[in-house]
Amino acid sequence: MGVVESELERERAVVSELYQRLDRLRAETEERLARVRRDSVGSNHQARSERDAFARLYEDQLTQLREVDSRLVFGRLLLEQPMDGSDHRYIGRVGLRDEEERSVLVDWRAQQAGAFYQATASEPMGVRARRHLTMSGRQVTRIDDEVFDEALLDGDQAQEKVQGEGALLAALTAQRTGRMHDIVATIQAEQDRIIRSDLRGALVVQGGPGTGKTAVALHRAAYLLYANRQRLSASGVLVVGPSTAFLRYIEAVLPSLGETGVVMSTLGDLFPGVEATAEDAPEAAVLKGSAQMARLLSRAVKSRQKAPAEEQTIVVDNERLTVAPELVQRAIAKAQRTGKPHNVARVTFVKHALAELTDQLAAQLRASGSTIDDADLKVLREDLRTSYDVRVLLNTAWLPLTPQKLLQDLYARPAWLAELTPRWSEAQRAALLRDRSEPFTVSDVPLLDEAAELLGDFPGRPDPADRERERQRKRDLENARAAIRNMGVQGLVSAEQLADGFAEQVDRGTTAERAAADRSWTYGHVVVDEAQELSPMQWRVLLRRCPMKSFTIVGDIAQVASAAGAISWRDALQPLFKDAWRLEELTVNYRTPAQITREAERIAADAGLPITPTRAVREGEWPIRRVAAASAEPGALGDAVAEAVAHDRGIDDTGTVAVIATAADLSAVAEAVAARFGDQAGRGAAGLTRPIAVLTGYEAKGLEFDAVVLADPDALAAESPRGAASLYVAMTRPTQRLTLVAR
Ligand SMILES: Nc1ncnc2c1ncn2[C@@H]1O[C@H](COP(=O)(O)OP(=O)(O)OP(=O)(O)O)[C@@H](O)[C@H]1O
Repeated sequence: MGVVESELERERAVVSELYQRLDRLRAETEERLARVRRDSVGSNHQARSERDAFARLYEDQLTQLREVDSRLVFGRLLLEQPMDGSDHRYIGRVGLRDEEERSVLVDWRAQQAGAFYQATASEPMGVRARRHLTMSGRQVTRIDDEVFDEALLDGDQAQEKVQGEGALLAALTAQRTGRMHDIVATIQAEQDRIIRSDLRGALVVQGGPGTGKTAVALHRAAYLLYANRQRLSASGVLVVGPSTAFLRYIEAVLPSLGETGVVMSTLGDLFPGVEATAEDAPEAAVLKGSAQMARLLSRAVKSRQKAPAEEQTIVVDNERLTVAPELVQRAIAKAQRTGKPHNVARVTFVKHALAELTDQLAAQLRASGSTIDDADLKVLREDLRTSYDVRVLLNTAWLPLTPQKLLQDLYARPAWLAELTPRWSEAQRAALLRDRSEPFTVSDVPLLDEAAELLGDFPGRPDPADRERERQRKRDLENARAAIRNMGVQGLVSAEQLADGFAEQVDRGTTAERAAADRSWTYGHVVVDEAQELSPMQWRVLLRRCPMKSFTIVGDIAQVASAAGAISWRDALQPLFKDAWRLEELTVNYRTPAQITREAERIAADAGLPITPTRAVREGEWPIRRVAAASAEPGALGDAVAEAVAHDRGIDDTGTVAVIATAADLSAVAEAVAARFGDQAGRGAAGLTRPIAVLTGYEAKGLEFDAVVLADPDALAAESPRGAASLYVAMTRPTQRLTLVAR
């Protein structure tokens, strides 16, 4: 048996023991769960909720143990100094201990695993050699060694062991499945530094296409959840991506790392109750995304707090009352001075107006000879409160509003909009005009959220639970102050803002479920992918979701496709984070072969895009293929595209292909592809579970495929003001082959 064979045997034995340990742990946890469920705890509330908490804990542990089953272990360090009696340290998806509580497998996120990603020949970090284990199911199929200690290289046989970067290249050339996989086994040093970077503040990861930004961001989320378990398991982590297709592409990564408590959302879903997918025309999207919308909404709300222009006559208890506009104005001013949101401050307004109306009515009755004592005053006030006329008067001056109603009114009432926007151009106003029945767009979501903030909740009736809530609030505030001190973020966030995030966390449901349904939920950390696309208004929503301002922001300025997106990180982030943000760059392209990358970068640079050139890790086997349609007709383009896909399937019919076309050509292209490939092909997000996906440039953002066929690249570049960026994105999606179909 050669060295490799005997080493493989050795590793198989170790790995098999680790799996035995995993199976035993799983059986024990199942047993505990069954016991907890069996336990009868009577009707004592405390005991019941404790039992439920344990049951949930065991369920979570079981889910985690199941998820990590494939590739439980993927690495081994050979140490200079033995620790715990062993000079080996195995690295895996979770940490495991044996029955004597000795560590047998180190979680990849633990500090002791750092060297697995960081050690180099010049800085070996106490490591003599690093070994990658490639698994198939529970079997070790291959080992790759990197040796840092030259003494190990002595002798001919040992040379055989050195295979350098085999594991990475194997991962990179592996066929794509339409789902992103975790990269724990092959995280590179520059990526690892970002993943393990401190939780505090905003970390921006800038990098060209395929440099692993998304992968790094997701692994960072998993790392932060591990390293800050206590803080983040209660508040949760939010991951925001550009589209449902993208979220579907990445959704399996965190669960495969044993992390399930993460909320994933598109920008269109951030406002609970609204699922926006429609996009506005570029001019409307830019306008709606700009910070001036916040000011407009604030003016809009204020303009709905308005005293009548003239005296109003109302009838209460058969008594005619003439109400001066000033009375209503005084009540409005009092309420506005509270600084509270519209619906909450309305309580003050109503209270004040009713008090003055009561005085006025009493004075009028007294003048006509009645005697009015305190008890009568109470009755009068109640009569006023329930009177139809008074309700109309008060509602006209200060109507309770929902965010949806406010926004619909704003879009559907041109005269009101014009009144609120004296300095806007006609064209700007026209861009907002819309019928009430039209669905909300993705750009409306931040406006709804902003409006919800300005309007506040409808105050309900006083609730006996309020007092307990108040006590809890006091405790939350104390905790929040302590957390702010610990995190060193004094001045960036107030204890009140932070405590808002603690509120109601005693309710049922997992953190993720509760967080997703609650607009006022504040997360412990937010990951934003494709962040270059975000408008100032979208940033405002995200900052409200995380007042601690702990963010991982990944994107590529050169890939900005939306008209409202950012031009530079500094411009986008400085106003929001002041100096509490830092920039890291990734430069190695792990996805796209060099020959394709070079061409994509050349075209992008010619179009004036501020690209970050990347260094592709491999050259690739296939040159870019160029074909032309028989004519400019959409049908002819569709046929040529279908032909190009067929040609690519001829090279490899087991991988994934994306067909990317402009919105204008999409249906003709999709039809031609469907006619030829039937169920093999699918449109949009649905296509991602099929071998062939037909997508727009925007839908393809962040995704990758074995092969890409671009329908009419010139049209893609001309499709929108940022078309060159769309083309750049589209050209950098393939891991193997690119075909350009000209018309
Ligand atoms: N260290 C690594 N080991 C293995 N695969 C990696 C590594 N880093 C990145 N990859 C792979 O490279 C591909 C590109 O990564 P990712 O999608 O995160 O890039 P990106 O920078 O977000 O790209 P884009 O800007 O184009 O969306 C993915 O398949 C990812 O799994």
